[in-house]
Amino acid sequence: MCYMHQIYIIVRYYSEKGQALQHISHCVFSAHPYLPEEACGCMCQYLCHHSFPASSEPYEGNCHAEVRQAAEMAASGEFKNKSELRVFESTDELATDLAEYISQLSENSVKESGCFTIALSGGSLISFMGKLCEAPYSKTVDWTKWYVFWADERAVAKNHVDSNYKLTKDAFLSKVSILSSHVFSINDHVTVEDAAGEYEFAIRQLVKIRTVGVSERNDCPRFDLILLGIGPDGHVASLFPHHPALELKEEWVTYITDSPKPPPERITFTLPVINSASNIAIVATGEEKAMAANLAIAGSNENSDSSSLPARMVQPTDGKLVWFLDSAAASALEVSNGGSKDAM
Ligand SMILES: O=C1O[C@H](COP(=O)(O)O)[C@@H](O)[C@H](O)[C@H]1O
Repeated sequence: MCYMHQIYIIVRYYSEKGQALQHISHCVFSAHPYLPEEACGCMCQYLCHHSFPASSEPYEGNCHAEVRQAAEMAASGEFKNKSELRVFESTDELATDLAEYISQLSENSVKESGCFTIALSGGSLISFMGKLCEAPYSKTVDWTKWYVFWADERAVAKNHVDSNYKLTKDAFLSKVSILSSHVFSINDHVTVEDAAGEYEFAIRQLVKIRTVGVSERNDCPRFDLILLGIGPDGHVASLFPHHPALELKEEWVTYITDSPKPPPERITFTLPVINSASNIAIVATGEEKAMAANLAIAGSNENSDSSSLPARMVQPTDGKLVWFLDSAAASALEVSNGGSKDAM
């Protein structure tokens, strides 16, 4: 059976949340040409019987052994973290699903709290947000309720080609009607240290007045969504392998002056802030991200040194993590028993 590791993760998520099982087949199996149709059907039936016995027909089919095992692992709570993996044949399909995912979260947050707080990263991820600027989202999303932040920024002028703000403005912000007073970019006129301090102060004010929610577990801001990319070295935001910034517990926003990827000076959310978000999405495309994505996803339960791969340290305390991969970035995924997908 191919892609069992992915199935495990997705089954866990949906069975924990008790969401509609046909959604599994829609979201997951349609994106997995490798998985036989019958397996999808039998897994759904099996889960219906075991996870929702009161509301479903008894299971009667010939459940595929691996599918049954996956469902049992999910039902037994063997997987503790709430995460989901979505794999797409093309970046276009990924972008379509990402737009739908973001618009749904926006709608839910606006209903619940009257606003939607989103922290963006830079890099290739931004190009996949383009579908949000098109119909139907351009009209259906309540842009006036959006509050936009950056999970990381490079310490360069806002009109510099390396600026995450510029990237986002050109590709996204200039095409939708988000209020400029709701866009919290990082000060590019002060030192990187001061800019990080100012940014944390601004977020603290917004938490005080509850524009940004607060985590019930710690006093960290609870963004509705933090969107992250991942580097081939496994970095997320501007948190790089083995960097002391990975250890910070009290700070919300910090700065670095020695980024291995240029430019060297950067500002970044710390892990406590990232992990306190209600929703985190990590988007990875292209073969150069495949090893890092595999180590972060398949190795999330291993005891190896996590600081060697910051993406593995993204573990929401109370929220949900969704990985969006294209097939190239998913090409190195291993099954949970240690074999490769091709060997199954
Ligand atoms: O430097 C950065 O890199 C990562 C990954 O970028 P990508 O172009 O390889 O997708 C990005 O997520 C981060 O925000 C950015 O500052």
